[in-house]
This record gives sequence, C-alpha cells and structure tokens, in this order.
Amino acid sequence: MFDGLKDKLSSFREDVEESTDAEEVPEGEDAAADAAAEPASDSAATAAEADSAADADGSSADVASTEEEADEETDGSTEPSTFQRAKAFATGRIIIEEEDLEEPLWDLEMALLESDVEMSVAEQILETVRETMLGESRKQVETTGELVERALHDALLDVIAVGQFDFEERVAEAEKPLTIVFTGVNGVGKTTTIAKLSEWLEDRGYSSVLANGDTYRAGANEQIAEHANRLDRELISHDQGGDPAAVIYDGVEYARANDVDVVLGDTAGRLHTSDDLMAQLEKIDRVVDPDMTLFVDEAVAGQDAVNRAKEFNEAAEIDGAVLTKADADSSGGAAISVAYVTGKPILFLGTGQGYDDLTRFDPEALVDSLLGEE
Ligand SMILES: Nc1nc2c(ncn2[C@@H]2O[C@H](COP(=O)(O)OP(=O)(O)OP(=O)(O)O)[C@@H](O)[C@H]2O)c(=O)[nH]1
Repeated sequence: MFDGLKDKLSSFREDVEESTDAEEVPEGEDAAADAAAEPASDSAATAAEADSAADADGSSADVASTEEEADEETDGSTEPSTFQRAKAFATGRIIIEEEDLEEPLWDLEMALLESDVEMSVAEQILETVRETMLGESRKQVETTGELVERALHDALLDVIAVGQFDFEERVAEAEKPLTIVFTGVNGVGKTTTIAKLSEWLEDRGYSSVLANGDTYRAGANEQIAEHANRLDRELISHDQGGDPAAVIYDGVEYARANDVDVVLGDTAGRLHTSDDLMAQLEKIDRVVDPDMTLFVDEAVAGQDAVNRAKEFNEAAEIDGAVLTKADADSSGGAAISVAYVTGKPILFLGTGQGYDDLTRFDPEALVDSLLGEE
C-alpha cells in the first residue's frame, strides 16, 4: 500500500542528507581550524575558537556568555548567524540553509504531484518541511536524517489528520439507532463498504440493518441482498424506482422497533452534477436526518477521488470519507489529500475484497508506515 509514495519520501530524505553532507565536519581540531578559517567576520571566528577552547578545558562560563551574545545577534533573523555557522562547524553539527533545501524541495514537490497529492496539499507539506528544517537547524540539535524525518512526519500528519475523530467512540456515544448514509460515484465500493462496516460493527458488539437506498440501478437490490444473506443481516429494500428516502426511513423504523444499533443506508452512485440524484440526497437529509453521511471513493482514483470528495462535500455536506481499494494504490495521493481538501476526516480504508478488509484510518500509523518507522 502506497509504496510509490514511500519510495519518493525516502529519496527526499537522501537528497537532503546529500546536499548538506558537504558541510558536515567531524568534531575535533580540524573542525575548529575550519571554523576559524570560515570566511566570517573576525569576531565570529574568535567566538568559535573561544567556544571550542572552552569545551576542551571544561570551562562553561565563557561558553554561556558567548552563546548569549550569539542569540542576541540572531534575534529576529531566520538565517543562521556567522557565529552559529562557525559553532556548528566546530561541534560537527550542521546548519541547513535555504539553498540546501531548494533542489530537494523542488524534487519533493514534483514527487508529491506525481503521486496525485493535490496541489494545495503539496504546498502545505513543503511549507511545513521548510519551516521545520530551517527553524530547527538554528537549534542544532539533531542530525540531518533525524531532522528531515521529523519535518516530513509533522508535515504529513498536519494534512492527513485534519478533522479526525474517534469513529468507534462516536458510535458508542450516539443515541441509537445511529443512521449512516453512504454516497459517492458508481462502482467505487459503496455496497461492499457497507457490508464490511456491518461486520466491523458486529465485531465490536453493535448490530446493524442494511437499507438499500439505491432504487435507481437494476440489480442493486440483488447485489446488497447477497451481502445481507452472507452476513445474516436484515435488509430493507423497495422496488426499483422507489423513493430512497422512504427506504432509509423504513430502515430507521425497523431499527427502532428491533433494537438495532446502526442503520447503514446505501444510495445510488451519482455524480455531484446529477441534479435529480443530488436532490434525492437532500430529501434523505430532510426525511431521515442521518447522523453521518460518508463519502466513499477509491484510493486508486487519486486526484479524481480528491476532486470528487471536494465537490460532494460542497454539494451535500459529508462527515467523513472511506477510501476503498487502498490495497491496489501505490500513489497514496488521495489518502494524503482528501481530509485537507474537504476538512473532513478519512475514517476507513478498504484494503481488499473480504469482509474483514476494512481498516480504521489512523493518520499517525499511516505516516509512520510512509516514513518506514514501523
Ligand atoms: N481490491 C479491493 N476491491 C474492492 C474494495 N472495495 C470494493 N472492492 C470491489 O470493487 C467492486 C465494486 O464494489 P461495489 O461495492 O459493487 O461498488 P458500489 O460503489 O456499490 O457500486 P454501485 O452500486 O455500482 O455504485 C467490487 O468488485 C468489490 O469487490 C477494496 O477495498 N479493495
């Protein structure tokens, strides 16, 4: 899952390490000498010498005072001071400057866009990485590798975790029955997702009833009935051409009468531009007032899925998204972009065709896996 993106992030880390390698100098006399030889002002070179001399004889008073001076020197500036650069040389640490990052960041931007990460999301990621790396380099506390890793981790998490909430807690706390309606375009895996979620809920002690609001497509009743039979769930359906809002309403009534915890309402696949079908969604909203509307799309659709999520959210406000077929997606662009672009969280990933192939979307775990921290 998302292997292509993982490789690209790894290349970025290597690029930054390479572009800063040239400045890395091991701790010791040579480093101090290099520092002194830096084309810097005399006072900065002297400060570096004083500092490394102080380190050698264990005296710390001078160091403290020269560091204070240096801090004063750099107040308000984003560039490392000459003193800091000299000190970094003397201690074997490194300073990352804007120009070190220019090329790797450009490559990272291209890699993100190639991976179908939405433009505004890619820009946000770059900005956080840039800010983290230039800001932190002034503190000189980490190796480049650690710094890049942390910058990428924070940048990715910032965009991926937008709007996250604990779905299981929401289900636990909701007044029952909880009604969830699923929407999205044709064939992306809505019905399969409903069946998987019914199983996911069952595994956690919640009963569910399926309601087929897809009264539009021939064969829709048969398809969902097959899942209901296999899972031994009740299915509420009307004839083709019936009113979807009425079917889901009946589902809610059934759940109330039979103490069922969750109503899972399917709807016909539609484009956000299909006026009559979008009007049906509005009617479902009016008649049933669902607790959640989840947008389902396929991770493999990349940028198209991101655009559709945005359009659906604008046309009929969604509460969250499910990305199916993540098992077949190497790019990861949709998984990274959907939450940032809609302001609504991705709640689940579909990871195969089996009923158990539904995974809670965990931003932190995803970032760890993208950065190979697992
Ligand atoms: N590999 C993989 N296949 C999936 C996943 N989710 C669904 N599918 C497959 O995608 C195909 C379409 O799924 P459906 O559930 O029929 O899609 P739908 O959105 O309900 O389709 P319509 O009712 O036509 O709008 C089926 O063959 C599913 O088995 C997934 O997470 N991974």
